[in-house]
Amino acid sequence: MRRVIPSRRARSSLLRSFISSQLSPIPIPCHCCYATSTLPFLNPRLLEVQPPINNSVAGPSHNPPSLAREHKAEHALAEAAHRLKSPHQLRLFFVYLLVNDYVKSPYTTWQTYQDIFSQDFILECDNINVGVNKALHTISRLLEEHGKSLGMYGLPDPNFHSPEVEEELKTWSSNPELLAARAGKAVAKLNAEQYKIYTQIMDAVLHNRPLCAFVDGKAGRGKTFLVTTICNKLRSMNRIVLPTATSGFAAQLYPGGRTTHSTFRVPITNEVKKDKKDNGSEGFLDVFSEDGIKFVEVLPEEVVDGSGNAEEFQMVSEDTLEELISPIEASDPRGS
Ligand SMILES: Nc1ncnc2c1ncn2[C@@H]1O[C@H](COP(=O)(O)OP(=O)(O)OP(=O)(O)O)[C@@H](O)[C@H]1O
Repeated sequence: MRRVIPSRRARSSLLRSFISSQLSPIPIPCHCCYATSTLPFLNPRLLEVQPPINNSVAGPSHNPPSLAREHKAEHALAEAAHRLKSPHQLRLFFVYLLVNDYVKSPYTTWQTYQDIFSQDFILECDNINVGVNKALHTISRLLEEHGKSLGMYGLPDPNFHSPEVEEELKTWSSNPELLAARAGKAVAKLNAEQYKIYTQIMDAVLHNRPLCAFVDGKAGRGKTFLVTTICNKLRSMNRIVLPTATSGFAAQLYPGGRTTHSTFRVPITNEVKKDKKDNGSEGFLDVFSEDGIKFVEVLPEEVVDGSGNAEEFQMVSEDTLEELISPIEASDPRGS
């Protein structure tokens, strides 16, 4: 018999429908009924001891479960992991066991089953840490319906990071020792001027003090060296640094550097103006603006003429800079 091999698109849609059929939760009328709706899936002997829910009890420690009941909870969860159709159902079941004081060591049980409880979120976000934290958040909301909290069961609070933040942390977390060693070596080489700037910036970061610093210097004075040292040091401490530049070429000078507009998703409205430079020759001023933020680049004539993608910067005449910066200063809430 000829076997029909589905097209790539058909295969991925098969996979999608398979995953959604595995994950689709069964309808549950209300939170009071959810526990009983899961029971027919399970071996009834595992859950035959069911004390009434006592919402006035402030946690499991007031009503220590018997050894038999501890084992029942463990066995029931193990069986539920096999039989229940979705992580959503498993989370509901876990909450049911918690509020009925079946689980002797909620934290250990959470650690054992956290990947299974979080599978739908992990698939959705493509990130284990975000997925696990979303599952914890959901469990916390379910516990709240019973007047309980994660803390009452010694469970950790969700530590939410956006997928972008997680991605950034993951990029640099593999070898903090190497980053710290690089930063340490570079710090030992900093000259007095560089070291002063380094300590000011590090001090502000470590004390959570906002700082807007403008580091200037002639070509080759060590600005890139200094910024790279700061990036390495902060990343070795699991801090996030987003080095950006208005051109891709300049962004490449920094580890993990990206363009400003792509990093901050700045919609670009381009107005190209003619500008007289100090030396009297004409350049073209490229202004990207959004919400009072202006990114300024002076492009050489051939770029504007469409003859190339040269990433050259040229000096903006002082008059032009003044004209661009003054509206920004006026709208700066810090008044600086
Ligand atoms: N404190 C330092 N110790 C040793 N080498 C240094 C130090 N500071 C800078 N350098 C080296 O000097 C050279 C120029 O430094 P860097 O590229 O950081 O200057 P820059 O100010 O960023 O230059 P440009 O403005 O042209 O981009 C690089 O090779 C850098 O490694």
